[in-house]
Amino acid sequence: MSHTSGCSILDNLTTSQPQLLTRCSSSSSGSDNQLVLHCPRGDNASKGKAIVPRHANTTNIPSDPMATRIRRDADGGIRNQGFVDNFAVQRRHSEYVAAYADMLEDCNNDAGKSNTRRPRPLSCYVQTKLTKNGYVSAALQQRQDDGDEVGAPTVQQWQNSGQLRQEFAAKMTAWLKPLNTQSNLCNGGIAGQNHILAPKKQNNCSPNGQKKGTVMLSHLPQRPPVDIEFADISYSVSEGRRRGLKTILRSVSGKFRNGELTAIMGPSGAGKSTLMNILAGYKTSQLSGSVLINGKERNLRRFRKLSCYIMQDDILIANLSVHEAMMISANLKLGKDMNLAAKRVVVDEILETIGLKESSNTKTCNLSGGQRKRLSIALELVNNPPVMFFDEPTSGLDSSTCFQLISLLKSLARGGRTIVCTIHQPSARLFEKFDHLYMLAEGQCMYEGRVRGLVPFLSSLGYNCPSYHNPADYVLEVASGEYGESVQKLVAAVKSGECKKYSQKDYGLTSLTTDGVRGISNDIVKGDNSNSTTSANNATLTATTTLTMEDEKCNKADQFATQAEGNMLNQPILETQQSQQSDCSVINMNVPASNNGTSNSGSGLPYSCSFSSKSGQVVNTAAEKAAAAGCTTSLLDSHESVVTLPNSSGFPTSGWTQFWILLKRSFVTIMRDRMLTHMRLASHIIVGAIIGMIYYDVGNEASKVMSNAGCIFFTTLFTMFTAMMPTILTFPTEMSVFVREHLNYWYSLKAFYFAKTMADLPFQIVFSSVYVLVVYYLTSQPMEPLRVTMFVFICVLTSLVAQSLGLLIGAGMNIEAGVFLGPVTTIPTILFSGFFVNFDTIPGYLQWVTYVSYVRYGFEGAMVSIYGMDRATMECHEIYCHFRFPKKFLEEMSMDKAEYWIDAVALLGTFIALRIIAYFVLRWKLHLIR
Ligand SMILES: Nc1ncnc2c1ncn2[C@@H]1O[C@H](COP(=O)(O)OP(=O)(O)OP(=O)(O)O)[C@@H](O)[C@H]1O
Repeated sequence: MSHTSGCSILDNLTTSQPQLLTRCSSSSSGSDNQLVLHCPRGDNASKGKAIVPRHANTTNIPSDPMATRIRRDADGGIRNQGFVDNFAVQRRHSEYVAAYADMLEDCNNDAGKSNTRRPRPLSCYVQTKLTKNGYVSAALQQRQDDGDEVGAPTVQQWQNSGQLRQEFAAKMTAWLKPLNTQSNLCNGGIAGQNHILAPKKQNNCSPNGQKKGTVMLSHLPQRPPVDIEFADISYSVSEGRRRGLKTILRSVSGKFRNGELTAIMGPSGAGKSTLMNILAGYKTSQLSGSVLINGKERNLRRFRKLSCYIMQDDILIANLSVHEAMMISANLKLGKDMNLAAKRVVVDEILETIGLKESSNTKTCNLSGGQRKRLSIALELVNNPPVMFFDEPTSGLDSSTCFQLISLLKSLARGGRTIVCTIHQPSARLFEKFDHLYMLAEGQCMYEGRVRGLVPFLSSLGYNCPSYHNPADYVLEVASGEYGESVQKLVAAVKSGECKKYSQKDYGLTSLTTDGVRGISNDIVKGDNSNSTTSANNATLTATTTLTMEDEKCNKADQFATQAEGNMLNQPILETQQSQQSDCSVINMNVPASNNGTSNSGSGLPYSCSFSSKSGQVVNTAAEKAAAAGCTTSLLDSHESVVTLPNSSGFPTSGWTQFWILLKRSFVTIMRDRMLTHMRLASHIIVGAIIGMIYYDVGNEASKVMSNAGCIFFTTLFTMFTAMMPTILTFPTEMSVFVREHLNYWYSLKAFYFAKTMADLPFQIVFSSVYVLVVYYLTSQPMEPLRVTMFVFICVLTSLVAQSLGLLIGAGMNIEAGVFLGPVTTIPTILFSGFFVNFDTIPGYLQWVTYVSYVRYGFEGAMVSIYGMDRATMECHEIYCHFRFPKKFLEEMSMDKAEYWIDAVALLGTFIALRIIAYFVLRWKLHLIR
C-alpha cells in the first residue's frame, strides 16, 4: 500500500506548477481558507469554482527566504533580469512565488516539522483540470477545523488513520482521473488500443488558446518517441566548374530530443533550412556525417514515415473544405485498417483540438494565415508522427497568432514529439517558449543548449546581453558580427564542449539542494510500493522550486496526475504501464534512483525526463524510454509501422487506393474550379459558335474547300492550345502540394501522377468534343456518323497529345519558363502540319520533321475523315469548282495517300510516350529537390 500526505501531493503539484499558485487572502470564501492554483494566462480563471483573488501583498517576497530562493533560481536560469522583466508574467510570477512560498510554509507547518501553530486541518482536496487554453487549473481547499467543518481531520489524525488516507485517495483519484486521460495532443493513445474508438471526453486543454471546448486526441495511433542525433554533418553544393563547391554546413553536431520544442536559429543564409532539410531526409546527396535515430543509424525510408515536414508556404489544395482535406489525409495515412467512422472521429478530434472545428466547411483557400498553418499541422497529425519539422512556421503571422502557434507546437512537443523549427527573429515572449536552441552562423554551430542557458553562455564568453534586450535579437546580432569576430570564438567554445552544461535538460530548473533541503522527489514511488510508502512517509516535506514556463503546465499536470493517481490507488503500476495508460507516451517521470527514498536527484528535478524499469533503473535514452513506455521502436528497427501493416510499397495504403483517393480528389477540385473548368467549357462553346458562324455552311461547297481546310486547321489548333496552356499553368502549382505530401509519405509518385493525368481526361474529352461538334454542325460537314466520330476522335486525340506536352513542360519547368516554352515549341509543329506548306514542297532534309509534328497527324487525320474514304462529289454554287471531287483536293494537299488509322496510332503513341516521359521528368525533378 502506498500512501502520501496531502502536502506531499501538494508539493508535487507545486513543484511542477509553482507559478500557477495563488493564495486567497480574502475572506470572500467564507470560513474556508482556500488555496487556488490556476493558469495565470488562462482567461477562464474566473470560471474555476474554487478560484479566488490572488494574494494582494507581494512586497514581502524578498523577506521570505523560500521565495527569495525561488526567485533566484527562476531568474538565475535566465540570468538576465531585463529579459525577465520584459514579460508581463513576471509580475504574476512574484505573486505566485509568494503564494507558493506561503503554501510551502503551511505545508511544513502542517507536517509538523517546525510547527509552532496548532495542527492544521488537512483535508486537502486537489482538483485539477486542464483549462481551455491548455493549462492547469487546480483548486486546493483547506478546511478549518474551527469552522463549520467539524470533524475535519488534523495532520495527526491523518497520519494515524489509514481510512482517512484511503478516503482521500479515492477522492483524489476521482478528480484526477479525467486529467490523466486528457493529456491533450499527446503522443498516441492507450497502448494496445490503437484505433479503438473510445467515447469522446470533453477537454478544455486547447493548445492554441483560441477555441473552447476542445477534446482530447485519444484516437491517434501510438508512436515511439524519437531522439535525433547528428554528428559532423557537412554539406556542400556545386557552384559550377569555375567556382567549385560551396560549403554550407561545416561539421555541425547536435541532438534534438523528444518532448522538446527546438528552435534552429541563425542569420539569413546561415544554413538553417539546409540543416533541417538534411535532418528531415529531404537532402541526401553531397553530405557527410551521420544522423542517428534513437542512437541507431538512420534508415531514411523508415524515418520519413515517422516524420513530417511542414513547409513555410502552406500550400493546400484550394477547392477542398478543411474537413474534406482532413478526410483525404486520414484515408491516405491511416489505411483501410481503420473504418470510415473511426477516421471521422480522428479528424473531428484533431480539428476540435487544433481550433479548426468551426472552419470545418470553409474552403482551404479562404482560411487565414494562422488557420492555414494549423491545417497544415492538422493534416500531418492524422497519423501522429513523432517527429515534426517546421520551416519558419511563424512567418507572415501576427504576434498573437505566432504565440498561439508556438504554444501549439509546444503542446505537441509535450506530447512526446520531437518538434524542430527554424525561426528567424522571435520576440522575447516567443523565444522563451522554446526548450532547446540550436544556433547556426556561417554554417557552424555557435550555441546548442537550453534557451535559458543562452545568456549565461554568451556572458561566459564576454558577450553580455544588455538588460531589457531580447536575447534572441542579441544572439543574432552577435552571430551577424555586430560585436566583432564573435562567431569563431563561439564556435570554438561549442567545439570545446563549453556549452555542454547548458544542454542539460534540467539546466535552469535548478533544485534547492543546499542547506539540507533535499531536492524534491516525486514521493510517489513506482514499482515497489513498499519502498514508495516508506519513501513518501519519510520524505522531508520540502520541495524543489522551479519557475517553469507556462506551457509546461499541461505536462506537469499530467505527470502529477499520473503519479498521484498511481499512488493513491496503491496499484503496483510501473512507469511503463502508467505511460501507456496516460495518453502521453512520454510522461516525465522522476523516480528514485534507489530504494531508500532518495530521489532521483541526479537530475533532482521534477522536470527531468526519465523512465524507470521495474527494478528502478533509470532509463534515459529515447529508445529505452520507448521500450519502457511500451512503445515499440520497431518502426525504426524491424517493422514498417507500429500501427499499420506495411505493404510492399511502404505506404500506409496500397497503390490502387492511393490512386483512387487522389483521382477523386483531383476530380472534385477540377469540378469546383469554376474559374478554370467553367471558363474552359464556356470558351469551347463560344469559340465553336464563332468559328461556326465565320465558316457557316462551307463544308459541302466545292468552291470553298480552302476555307473549309482553314476551318479544320483552326479547329485542330484550338483544341491543341486550349489543352496545353492550362496544363502548363496548373501543374507546377500542384507540384508543391505533391512534393509536400509525397515527401511526408502520403502516397507514391506513380499514384499521384496517374491520378492527376487521368482526372483531367474526361474534362478534356468533353470540352474538345463539344467544341468540335458545334463547329462541325454549323459548318455543314458531312453528317455521316462514321465521319463525325472520326473527326471528333482525331481532334480529341490531338488535344490529349497537346495536354501531355503541357504536362511534360509543366513537370520540367517553372510557370514562367513553361508559358514561354509551350507556344514556342508548338510553332514549328504547326509549320510542319501540311497546312501552310505542302509536304511535297518541304525540302527533303526537313521532311523528317513532319513525322514528329503531332499537329500534322491531327490535321491530316481530320482532313481524311472529312474528304477521304471516297466521299461523294460536293455541291458547286459557282460556274466552275476545281475541287468538286474531294479526292482531288486531298491530292492537292499531298494527303491522298494518308491513312486515318496511321494518324490515330501516331497520335496515340505520342500521347503515351509524352506521359511516360513526363513521369520520369517528374521523378528526376523530385530527385533534384533532394
Ligand atoms: N543549391 C544551392 N546552390 C548554391 N547555394 C545554395 C544552395 N542552397 C543553399 N545555398 C546557400 O546556402 C546558404 C544557406 O542556405 P539556407 O537556405 O539553408 O539558409 P537559411 O539559414 O535557411 O537562410 P534564410 O533564413 O534566409 O532562409 C545560403 O547562402 C544559400 O545561398
